[in-house]
Amino acid sequence: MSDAPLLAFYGVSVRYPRARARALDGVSLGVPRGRVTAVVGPNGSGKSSLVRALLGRVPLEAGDIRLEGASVRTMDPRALARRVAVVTQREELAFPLRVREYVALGRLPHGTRWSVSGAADAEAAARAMEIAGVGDFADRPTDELSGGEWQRVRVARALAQGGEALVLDEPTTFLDVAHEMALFEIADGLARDGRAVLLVSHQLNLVARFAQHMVLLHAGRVAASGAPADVMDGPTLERVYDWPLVVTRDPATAAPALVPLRGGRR
Ligand SMILES: Nc1ncnc2c1ncn2[C@@H]1O[C@H](COP(=O)(O)OP(=O)(O)OP(=O)(O)O)[C@@H](O)[C@H]1O
Repeated sequence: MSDAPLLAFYGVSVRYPRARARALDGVSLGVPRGRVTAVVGPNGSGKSSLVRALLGRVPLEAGDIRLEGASVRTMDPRALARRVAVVTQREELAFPLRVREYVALGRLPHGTRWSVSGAADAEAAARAMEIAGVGDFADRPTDELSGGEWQRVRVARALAQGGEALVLDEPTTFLDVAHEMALFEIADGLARDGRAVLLVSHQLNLVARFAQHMVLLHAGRVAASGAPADVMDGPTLERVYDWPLVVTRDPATAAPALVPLRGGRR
């Protein structure tokens, strides 16, 4: 498996209109095939801004984002969507769809027109619903789903979209422990199949178990980057999160595990 990043952020800086500080300040990270790359960090550290920058929803002040060497800024959005599927942190539909209709939207970038009618598209959508475990409510309207069900349906849409890279921005928000584990296992399975997975998450302990590479953001900059064993460093995490904590070993898996202590600020 090649280590050359499929998707790469090079010195990316982002400043929102009217914001005093940059949301991202010279962030570089690679997302190679065959591994889960996780971005972690406190609220407001810039994680979602990386995803917004990838999607072109916020302009880059400096730097570039490249897919196999080609700047995504000059790519046709449909061509990008055929290769990179993204689940953003939030999404509201203007009007409800049936779950199976919404998941089928993931196939739109692959069609020649704004239609998804091919047997291969239907098969990809059905398979994605099965993997994401949303088949039981395939005929329900999206506006009647619980928060966790909607989250899983959005993951199913991204799986239906396929492509070489999957970007998930806090995909386990709203998920119970079983569905959270299932989601991490889906990410792990995709990476084992050779896909490039970029996962934004607050679940440091699960990230430490499932990701091969972690990037810790702090105030728009990379505070630490490397294997989970290196990034899960107590003093570094305590400084970045500004909360007393210890890093121990998970007794079941021996992965590094963060235990927050009582008595922090507030
Ligand atoms: N549209 C915007 N206009 C101005 N500032 C913004 C905007 N969106 C985000 N920011 C600011 O940019 C910084 C980074 O935000 P971002 O959403 O990338 O953080 P995050 O790490 O994803 O946070 P969280 O963990 O809370 O989701 C924050 O200070 C945030 O307040």
